[in-house]
Amino acid sequence: MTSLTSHATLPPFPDNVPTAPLVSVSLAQLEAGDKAVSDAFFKACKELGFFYLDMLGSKLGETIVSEAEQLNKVQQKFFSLPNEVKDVYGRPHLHPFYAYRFSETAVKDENGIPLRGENYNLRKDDILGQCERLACHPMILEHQELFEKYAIHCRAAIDCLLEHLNTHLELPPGTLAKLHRIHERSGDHVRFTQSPPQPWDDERAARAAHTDFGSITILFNWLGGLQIRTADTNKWVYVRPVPGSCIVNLGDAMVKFTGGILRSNIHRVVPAPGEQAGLTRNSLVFFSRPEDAVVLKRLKGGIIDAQPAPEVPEEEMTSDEWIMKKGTGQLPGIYTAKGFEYKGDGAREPLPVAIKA
Ligand SMILES: O=C(O)CCC(=O)C(=O)O
Ligand SMILES: [Fe+2]
Repeated sequence: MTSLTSHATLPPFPDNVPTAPLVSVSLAQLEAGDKAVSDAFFKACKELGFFYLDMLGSKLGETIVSEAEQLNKVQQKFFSLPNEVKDVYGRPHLHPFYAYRFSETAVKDENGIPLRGENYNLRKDDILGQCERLACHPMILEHQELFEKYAIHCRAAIDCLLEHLNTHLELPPGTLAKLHRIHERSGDHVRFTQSPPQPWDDERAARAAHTDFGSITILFNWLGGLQIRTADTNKWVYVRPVPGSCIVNLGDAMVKFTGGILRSNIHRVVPAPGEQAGLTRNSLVFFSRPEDAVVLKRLKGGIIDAQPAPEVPEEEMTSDEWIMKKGTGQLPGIYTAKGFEYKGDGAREPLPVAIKA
């Protein structure tokens, strides 16, 4: 079933680099309500905030894997378009956040033009026809059905995870689901990303460190390069791509909702290690966020009530305000288990974060 994926067509991830101890959680077993798997899932959400979601053996999971492979081809085709064509759909003139964006790297093509690190955010409400659609490249419209299915399927997997979290947090049934209704406006989006091969750069690596600011992220990547900083050692370690699994991580909203029970772990993308280093790297991300109107604050009920009160009360914002501020660099800093921190990775100045690598 792993032939569902194209990982084997690429050079292997090396065996001699330190990797993150992510547990693997079976979506099929979560769907079936397996208690031991659900417990392992909750433990991973509290301790690391990152895990592999094994999609194999789940009809929904395998469908998502196959759609992710198809979308990976679409993104490669999109990024191969001339820069001036992509720029039409760019930030900030199209939209401050849901648009194409690039940064120039130090690497140049044969004509001396700097190669771009690029991403393209496509919001769920555009994909599902729930708002006036932002202009997008015709190639995106050609694959409308694929995008629609992908958004609906990722959301179905996320809803399953939210339901398990709701149970473990002992919240009234449907509490988290009601904050994440697919047909309400929210900042959920599909992100295409591409980066050219480039040499290691300490400053770039430090700048890339971030936490995701939404609820739950579903990530597919094909080459290494993603790293997380583990809490016990404070060291950066790679996350090995696993064919047939996606990488799932929790975002800041889940930390806020649970008064710090759940973890939104800091991570970054650096050049792929070993033999993979010479290749262009793509990843495909589905970000889920609370509905736009939801105020990001601690929920009442269940085991959350036993959490200590925060030392410094946090400013309350709606999900939409939080996303737009974080996404456009107006809230520099990272969100950790201790709350919002202005120093990341030893940097003395506030990190000019916010737009993720
Ligand atoms: O490209 C990756 O592997 C991770 C991307 C990521 O962390 C993000 O876009 O927030
Ligand atoms: Fe991220």
